Amino acid sequence: MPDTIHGAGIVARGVGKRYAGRSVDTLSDIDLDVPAGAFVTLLGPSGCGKSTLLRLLARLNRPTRGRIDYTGRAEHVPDCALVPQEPTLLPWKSVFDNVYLPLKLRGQSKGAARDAVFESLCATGLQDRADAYPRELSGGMKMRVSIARALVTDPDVLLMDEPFAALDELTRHRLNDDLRALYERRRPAVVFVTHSVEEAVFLSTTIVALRDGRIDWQLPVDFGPDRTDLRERKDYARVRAEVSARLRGAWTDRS
Ligand SMILES: Nc1ncnc2c1ncn2[C@@H]1O[C@H](COP(=O)(O)OP(=O)(O)OP(=O)(O)O)[C@@H](O)[C@H]1O
Repeated sequence: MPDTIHGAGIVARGVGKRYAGRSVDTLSDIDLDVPAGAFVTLLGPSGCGKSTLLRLLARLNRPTRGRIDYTGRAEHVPDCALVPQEPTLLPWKSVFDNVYLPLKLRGQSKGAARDAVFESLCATGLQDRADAYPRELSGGMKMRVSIARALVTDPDVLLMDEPFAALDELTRHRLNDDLRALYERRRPAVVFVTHSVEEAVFLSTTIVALRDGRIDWQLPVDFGPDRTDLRERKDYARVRAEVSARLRGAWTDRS
């Protein structure tokens, strides 16, 4: 069981987006539910609008039509954190100081933030690298710092834009395992963008496929919380094959 179950999710209704100067909508008629504690992955071809939707969900950009609401306990303002595709660390600051940054921006002193920063570093396997600088870290380690920085505020909603795209397969598997464990422990609502069917099936509770700016199909992924041996399982291979066929438009219920 997770230590914390966050009470917030996201509901998008009738969301559309047209960028200034463009003659077509990048997103149309998006109705999306991200319930509290869900892990939703957005899949789809390049240019179908995944990052645009993620930025709208992160409230970094406004929809042209429709609305996006954060759901949750009335007394609590839900908090979200975005992990971008590039780790975007400050090169002149140590790992500790990079992870401390969101708390610094909220006015917390370093002393008061110390426990939260160390907890986040431990959760991402960085407890021994607190004093290192970004230039001393591998790509996988830098991404861990970026995730630790997003987790340090213990967000209700974690939004991740292809965070592992630039990593080799072994590192990606390791980070997928760690992300699953972190998710089970903290249970934020997660929206994760990827091009990898394998990653989507391994991580998610729901896969949402976009095509030409619309939701094409959604698929619940019912593997439960313990996915340690999932990669060796036949049902994992079966769901991966189904998702690939659906993306190719080659799936029927009798496939
Ligand atoms: N700031 C912007 N201004 C104008 N057009 C934009 C802007 N951002 C994205 N677009 C356009 O919107 C469309 C969708 O882009 P988006 O990055 O959301 O797709 P994506 O599915 O995330 O693609 P990829 O998988 O390649 O990252 C593209 O045609 C892109 O050129």
